Amino acid sequence: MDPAELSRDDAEQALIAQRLLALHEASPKLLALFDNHDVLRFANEAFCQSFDVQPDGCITWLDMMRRNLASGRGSKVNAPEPETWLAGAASRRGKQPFRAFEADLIDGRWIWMTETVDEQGWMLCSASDITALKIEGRALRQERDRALRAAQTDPMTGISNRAHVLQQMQEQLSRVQIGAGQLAVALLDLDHFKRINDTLGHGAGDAVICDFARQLQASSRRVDACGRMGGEEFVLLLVDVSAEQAQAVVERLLARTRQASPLAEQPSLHYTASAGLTLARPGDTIAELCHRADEALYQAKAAGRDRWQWAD
Ligand SMILES: Nc1nc2c(ncn2[C@@H]2O[C@H](COP(=O)(O)OP(=O)(O)OP(=O)(O)O)[C@@H](O)[C@H]2O)c(=O)[nH]1
Repeated sequence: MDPAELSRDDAEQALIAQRLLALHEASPKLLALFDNHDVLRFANEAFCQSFDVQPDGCITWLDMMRRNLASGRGSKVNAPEPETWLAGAASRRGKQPFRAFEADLIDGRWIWMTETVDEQGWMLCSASDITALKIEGRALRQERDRALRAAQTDPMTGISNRAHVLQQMQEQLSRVQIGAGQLAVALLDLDHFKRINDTLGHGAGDAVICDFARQLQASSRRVDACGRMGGEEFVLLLVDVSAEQAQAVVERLLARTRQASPLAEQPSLHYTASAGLTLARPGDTIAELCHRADEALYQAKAAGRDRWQWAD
């Protein structure tokens, strides 16, 4: 291609980008772009107004939602426990290339939100005001969305349940099979948890489980996934990481857990967790992957707990 043509092409691209940006900025639609770390990188005026936010290059979606909760702006949270609601919303967010749903805002508006995620994990959010559109059927649609969410969510902690996290494991495993990605799996189990139940009661045990779910959620990026497998066993899926990176994430998680003080009325109570780690191999099934992680977890427990262990 001759250089003159190339620069014409570049100028055309720049013009389109500029126009697109200006039109997005002026649009009454709520438009926002989040990067692969879920940091808000662009938001138009309509989005900034609705969610009381500015893309300052460091605010994440979770920060934005927490700020909204505190100031009574943004999305309506129809749950008694906002942190559990947030954990649930975070565990469903950005897990598919595209999704769309109806949502209500605190100011009374209804929006139709679409989320489009690219291969690198960047997400375009685009929402239209549908307050004036057909109201009939809205309750039914909400009911259907609630049922869908409930089918994917662990009710106590708000994070993904076993079925949802296994579904995500299968999706990531399919990427590994075709050489399109890497996957590290950490199976985690709270240590001597029975003692907490036995000495402080089931309610305290539940609070510890919820605390660990928060620590786990805080350790996973939007492209990752985490969930409660059952009881006091959890799983963390780390996408496109090296063994060293996966190990570092789990190490930090175990360190944070060690320092946590989950019971306000019992600040001296601390707890620990153990982890079994493995990397997915092409040809792995979910059962094989979980079995390896489980064996490694068993070794971590046998070696004294409060530690991680790689599968052989
Ligand atoms: N409070 C509470 N306890 C639970 C829940 N699910 C399972 N448990 C309890 O978790 C305990 C798990 O005990 P064990 O499997 O013996 O394990 P552990 O005491 O953590 O010991 P190690 O795993 O060997 O470190 C059992 O007493 C279960 O009843 C729950 O949702 N809430």
